Amino acid sequence: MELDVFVKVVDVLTQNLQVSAGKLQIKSVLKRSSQSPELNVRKSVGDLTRRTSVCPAGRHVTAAEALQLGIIDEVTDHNAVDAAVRLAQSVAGKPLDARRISTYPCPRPPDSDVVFEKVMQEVRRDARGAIAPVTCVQAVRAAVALPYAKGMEREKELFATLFTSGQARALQYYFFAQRAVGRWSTPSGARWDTSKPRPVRKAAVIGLGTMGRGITVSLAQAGLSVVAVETQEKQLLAAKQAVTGMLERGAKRRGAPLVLDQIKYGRSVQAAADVDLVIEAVFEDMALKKSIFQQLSRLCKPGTLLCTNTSGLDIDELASQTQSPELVVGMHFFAPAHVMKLLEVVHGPRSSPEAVATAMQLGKKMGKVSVAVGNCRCFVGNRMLRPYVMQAYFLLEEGATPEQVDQVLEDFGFPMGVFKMSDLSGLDVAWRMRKAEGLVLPASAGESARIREGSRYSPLGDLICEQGRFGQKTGRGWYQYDKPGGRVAKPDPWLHGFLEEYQTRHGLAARRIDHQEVLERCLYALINEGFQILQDGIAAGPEDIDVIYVLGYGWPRHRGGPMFFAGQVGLDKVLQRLEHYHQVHPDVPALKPCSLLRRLAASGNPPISRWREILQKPRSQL
Ligand SMILES: CCCCCCCC(=O)CC(=O)SCCNC(=O)CCNC(=O)[C@H](O)C(C)(C)COP(=O)(O)OP(=O)(O)OC[C@H]1O[C@@H](n2cnc3c(N)ncnc32)[C@H](O)[C@@H]1OP(=O)(O)O
Ligand SMILES: NC(=O)C1=CN([C@@H]2O[C@H](COP(=O)(O)OP(=O)(O)OC[C@H]3O[C@@H](n4cnc5c(N)ncnc54)[C@H](O)[C@@H]3O)[C@@H](O)[C@H]2O)C=CC1
Repeated sequence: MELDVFVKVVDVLTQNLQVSAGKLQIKSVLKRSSQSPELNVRKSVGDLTRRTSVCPAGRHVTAAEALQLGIIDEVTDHNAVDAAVRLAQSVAGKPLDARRISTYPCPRPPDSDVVFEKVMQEVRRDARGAIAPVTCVQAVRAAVALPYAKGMEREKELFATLFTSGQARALQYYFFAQRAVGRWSTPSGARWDTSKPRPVRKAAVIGLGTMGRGITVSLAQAGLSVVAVETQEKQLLAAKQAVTGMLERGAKRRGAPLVLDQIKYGRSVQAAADVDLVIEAVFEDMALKKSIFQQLSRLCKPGTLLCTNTSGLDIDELASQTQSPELVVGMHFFAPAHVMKLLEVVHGPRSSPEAVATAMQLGKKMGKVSVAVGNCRCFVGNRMLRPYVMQAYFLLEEGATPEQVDQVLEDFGFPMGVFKMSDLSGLDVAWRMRKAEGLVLPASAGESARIREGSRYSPLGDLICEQGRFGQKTGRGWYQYDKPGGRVAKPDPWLHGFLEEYQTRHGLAARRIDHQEVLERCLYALINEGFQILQDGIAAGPEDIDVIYVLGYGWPRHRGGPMFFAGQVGLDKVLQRLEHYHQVHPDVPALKPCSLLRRLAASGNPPISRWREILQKPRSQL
C-alpha cells in the first residue's frame, strides 16, 4: 500500500509530540527526541528550500517524508493512539524544553538572504499571482530573522492579511464549488444520489492522437483493462511510445506499479467488441464519428456505453446513429488528458440516468472531477473559449503579438496564455470545427475574408493551419518549437512577418494595445458567454462553470473561476466595460452584454450564491 494514502498527525498533549499513522512500507521507527536539536536546526536551515516548497505549495508529504523533515516524531503502522501514549510515557517526567521548537537556536547562515531571494523568486513564479505561497516564504523568513516571539507576531500579521483577502474568499468559494458539482442532476431526472452507475472494468479508446493517448493512460491508471485502437500505423507506434512514457513517469512519481500490460493495442474497432465502455477520440469530424458510432453500435456487446470525446459536436446526432441512444454520452477530457483534472460529462436529451451516472463515476475513478453539462455547440468550456480565442485573434489584427497577449493572461494567473494553450491542443481541432461550420473561406475571399454573417471574423487561425502549422504537434503554430512534439514555445519571426503582411493586405493599422484592454476583452468576452450558458441552462450553476475553468483550463484558483471573478470585479463594472467594447466593436456580438448579466447587475451585484435564485425568477413581462 502507498505511504501517502493518508498522513494523520495527532497532537499528543501539548508537548509538540506527534504521531503519524499510515500504512507503511518502512518499519523502522525513528524518534525525533533521539536527535539533537542542533541537528534539527542545521537540517532545517540547510533544507530551507525544501521546507518552504512544502509550505507555499501546500504539497502533501508522505508519512516517511514528514518524519524525515522532523515534522512528526514517529510513524506507526499500528494503532496511532497506543503509539502516542507509549511515546508520551517514554518522555513523561523528562525535561521537554529541549523539544520545544521555540527553544531551538536558530543560526542565520550568511547566505540566508540569498537563499530566501532565490526561493522567493521561484515561489512567486509558480504562484502565478497567488499571495498565500509568497506570504508563507515571508513568514519563514521572519522566523529565521527574528526572535521566536517576534516571528510569531509577524506570522500572525501576515495570516490576518491573508485571512481577510479577496483571494481567501475565492479559495473558500472554490472549495465548496468543487463539492457542489458532485451533487449533480440533469433536466431528465438523473441525479447523483439516485442514479446508479454500472460497473466498468474494460474500456476501449478509439483514436490515439493528442487526446486518446492521455485518456488511455488515465483509464489504465484507474485499474481498467484498456483496448486502444488507432488505424494509422505510424500514429499507433508513436502512441505506444508516448503512453509507455507517461505510464512510466506516472508510476515513478506515484510509487505505484507499472500497468503497461493492462493495455492491448489494435488497428481496428473490432477489438472493442467485448468492452463495457468506449471512448471515441478520432478527428473532430462528424461524418467520421457517425460512421464509428454506427460500427460500434453493431459490434459492441449489448449495454456497452458509447462515449465521445468530441470538443463540441452534437451528442444527440451521434446518439441517433446507434441502436441504443440512451447509452450515448459525451466524455470530454482536456489536454493534456492524463494531467488535467476535468471531465465534462455531456448528457444528450436521450442519455439515460444510468449512462450519465456511469460516466460521472468513471471520471472520478480516473482521478478527474466530473461536471455534468448540457448538450449544445461546444458545451460549456469550449463555448466560452471561442469568444476568448476570437478576441485574441482580433487583438493580433489590431497590433498585438501572441507573446504580448499570452504574457497578460499568464500574469493574470493562467499557466498558459491562449496562444500557447492552442498550440498545445492542436490548432487543427478548431480549424476542423470552423470548416464544418462553413466559416473557412478560400484566401481569395478578399474583403469578405474578415466578415461572417455580418459579424467580424478573423481568419488568422485558418491561415496558420493552411501553412501546416498545427502547434506543438507539428513544431510550429503561434510559436516555434525545436521539433514536432516540442514543448518550449519560442517567438517566431516568421509569424511576426506574417502578421505584418496580413495587416498590410487588409489595410489594418497596428496600434499599441495596453494590458488592461487585452485582459478585459479576452476575459469579459469569455465571461459574457458564461452568463449566456447559465441563461440557457447548459450549466447547472456558476459553480459548475468555475470548476470547469479552474480544472480544465488552469484558470487561477485564487481568482475563484470566471463567474466568481466577475462578481468580485463587480457585475456592473463588467457590464459597463462590455458595453464600452461593444460600442467600439459593434460588429462583435460576443461583446454585447448578455441579458442575464444585465439583470444581475440591475439586482445590485448579488453574491454568487444568490444567482440561481435570480436566474430562476420569471422575467418581468412589462
Ligand atoms: C473552440 C475551441 C476548440 C478548442 C480545441 C479543443 C480543445 C478542447 O476541447 C478542450 C481543451 O483541452 S483546451 C486545453 C486545456 N488545457 C490547458 O489549458 C492547459 C493549460 N496548461 C497547464 O495546465 C499546464 O501548463 C500543464 C499542465 C500543461 C503543464 O504544467 P506544468 O508546467 O506544471 O507541468 P509539469 O509538472 O512540468 O508536467 C506535468 C505533466 O504535463 C505534461 N506537459 C507539460 N507541458 C506540456 C505541454 N506543453 N504539452 C503537453 N504536455 C505537457 C508533462 O509532460 C507532464 O506529464 P508527464 O510527463 O506524463 O508526467
Ligand atoms: N486536442 C485537444 O485539446 C482536444 C481534443 N478533443 C477532441 O478529441 C478528439 C481527438 O482530438 P485529438 O486527439 O486532438 O486529435 P488528433 O488528430 O491528435 O488524433 C486523432 C487520432 O484519431 C485517429 N483516427 C482517425 N480515424 C480513426 C479511426 N477510424 N479509428 C481509429 N483511429 C482513428 C487518427 O489517426 C489520429 O491519430 C476530437 O474529437 C477533438 O475535438 C477534446 C478535448 C481536447
